[in-house]
Amino acid sequence: MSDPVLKPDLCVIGAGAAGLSVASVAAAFGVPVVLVERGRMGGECLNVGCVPSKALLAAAEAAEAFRRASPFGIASAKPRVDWPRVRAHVDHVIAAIAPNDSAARYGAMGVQVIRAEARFTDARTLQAGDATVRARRYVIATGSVPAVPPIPGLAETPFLTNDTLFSLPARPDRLLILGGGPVGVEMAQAFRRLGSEVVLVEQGALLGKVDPELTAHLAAALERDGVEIHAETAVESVSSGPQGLVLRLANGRELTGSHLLVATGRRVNTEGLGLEAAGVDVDPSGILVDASLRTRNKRIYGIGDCAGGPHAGDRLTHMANHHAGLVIRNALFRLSGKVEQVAVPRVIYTEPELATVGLDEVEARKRHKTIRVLRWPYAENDRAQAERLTAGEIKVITTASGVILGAGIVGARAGDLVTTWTLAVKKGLSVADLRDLIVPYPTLSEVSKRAAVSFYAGQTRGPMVRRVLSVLRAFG
Ligand SMILES: Cc1cc2nc3c(=O)[nH]c(=O)nc-3n(C[C@H](O)[C@H](O)[C@H](O)COP(=O)(O)OP(=O)(O)OC[C@H]3O[C@@H](n4cnc5c(N)ncnc54)[C@H](O)[C@@H]3O)c2cc1C
Ligand SMILES: NC(=O)c1ccc[n+]([C@@H]2O[C@H](COP(=O)([O-])OP(=O)(O)OC[C@H]3O[C@@H](n4cnc5c(N)ncnc54)[C@H](O)[C@@H]3O)[C@@H](O)[C@H]2O)c1
Repeated sequence: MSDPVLKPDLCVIGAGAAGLSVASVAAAFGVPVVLVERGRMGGECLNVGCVPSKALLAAAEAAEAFRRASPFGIASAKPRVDWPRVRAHVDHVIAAIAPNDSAARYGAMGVQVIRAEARFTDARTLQAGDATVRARRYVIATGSVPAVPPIPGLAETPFLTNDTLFSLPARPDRLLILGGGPVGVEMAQAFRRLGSEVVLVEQGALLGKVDPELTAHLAAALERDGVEIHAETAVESVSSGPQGLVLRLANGRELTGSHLLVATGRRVNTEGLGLEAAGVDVDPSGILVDASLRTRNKRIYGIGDCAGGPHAGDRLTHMANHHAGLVIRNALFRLSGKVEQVAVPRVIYTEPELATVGLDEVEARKRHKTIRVLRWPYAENDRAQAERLTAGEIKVITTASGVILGAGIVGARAGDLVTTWTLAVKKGLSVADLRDLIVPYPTLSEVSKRAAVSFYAGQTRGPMVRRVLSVLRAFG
């Protein structure tokens, strides 16, 4: 007897950050949900993305602490890196988090989890292994895969991507990295600090989407670590020979290495999904969605990394979660909502961290006639001095009247500090709101407050203020 057709309210395809968030919230509201996953539960972030990369960076920071101990009065030492144990640490962190994303946990929540490849057969029907699903609404959350550039010789050369990097049996002696985006930059620092030689090649500017004033701090830190950076450099061909892997650059130089990591961006993961049968449009940017994440087929949403077009926003785990929240509002409660475009924090988890939110200086100048740029250096912060974390600065962009438009922070724990500014941008707060905030001493958060207060610099000497003070003084 063939299996009956499943008729849930919601069918979610993909159990990564995006799909899991939708499924868990829908199940919490008692909505019947089917979740289809063909690979590992947890998707990219848990298995080959955020979690292993941050665990590796943490190991790298631990190694670096040995080298940086001497200013604290503790003898510095060359750390002995035991690669199998570093790998075990990364695997341990993944294993510690994995139960949260497991099929067993989702089953217990009431989600019907199907471990199979999903494919639409028409606009209302999906096949997943033996199961046929006719759901009221579908959510496609199939993520992305590494995009490999068409460089001559690359396809014939063994190379790594984030899918294979975290299971390397041995530490690379000399790692060539193609791509200076978040993956390339974070992994350059991690592997360098863990003892590999690292050479990074980027065709444009390092972290090209970020304010170059801020990335300059990070580039300098990477170079201090010993990462060899070739920005604005095109690679003409790749080959492997007796001396290892060779990148031939357009400027005539050759770079050699033992391993090559390709970190040149992502390609949407929609092959074999039957999108044409489903009436869903896709282009190279991803599944085309409107501002509420609906596809051309109004019963089907596209969320997370697989969503494309002008409305989807960045490929980040917190954006995947944000998308999931919008779909819940829209599909379950019939409430409208749009993808957030401005109050979106972005963080590079290197040392120093680099975090941005809202408009940068260039974008703000395009949209506003007059802006103010406020800055505060980490070196002027007592906690930063105590911890010897004095490298970095905060740069805040406001309107002429002090409304906060955006902020960029390069320095220790920037990824945590940026939340205050995200709230400010989201709620349209002004520097006066931060000026009046009590911030604990001594914390790095004071960097944020000092930047906000610097808006008023000069006013203490203003003739108007002085006049008001002298009038008030007359009253005793
Ligand atoms: C090295 C690295 C580090 C990163 N670090 C960060 C970070 O620090 N912070 C951050 O915010 N973001 C980070 N990201 C980005 C983040 O990992 C992604 O934005 C996020 O994981 C996307 O989640 P998703 O659910 O959209 O997709 P995915 O996690 O890719 O999930 C998609 C799932 O769909 C499944 N699937 C695909 N097709 C089918 C099908 N036909 N049938 C059934 N199942 C299917 C896949 O197997 C997969 O499990 C990083 C990315 C990388 C590569
Ligand atoms: N901390 C974080 O939030 C974090 C960390 C890692 C990854 N991610 C996300 O994962 C996704 C993938 O990151 P990514 O760094 O691979 O992609 P990306 O698209 O952000 O950056 C890729 C970089 O590779 C360069 N490039 C492309 N082709 C090249 C070539 N032929 N030669 C040299 N350089 C080339 C591009 O100019 C670009 O700078 C992104 O969406 C990113 O936001 C986020």
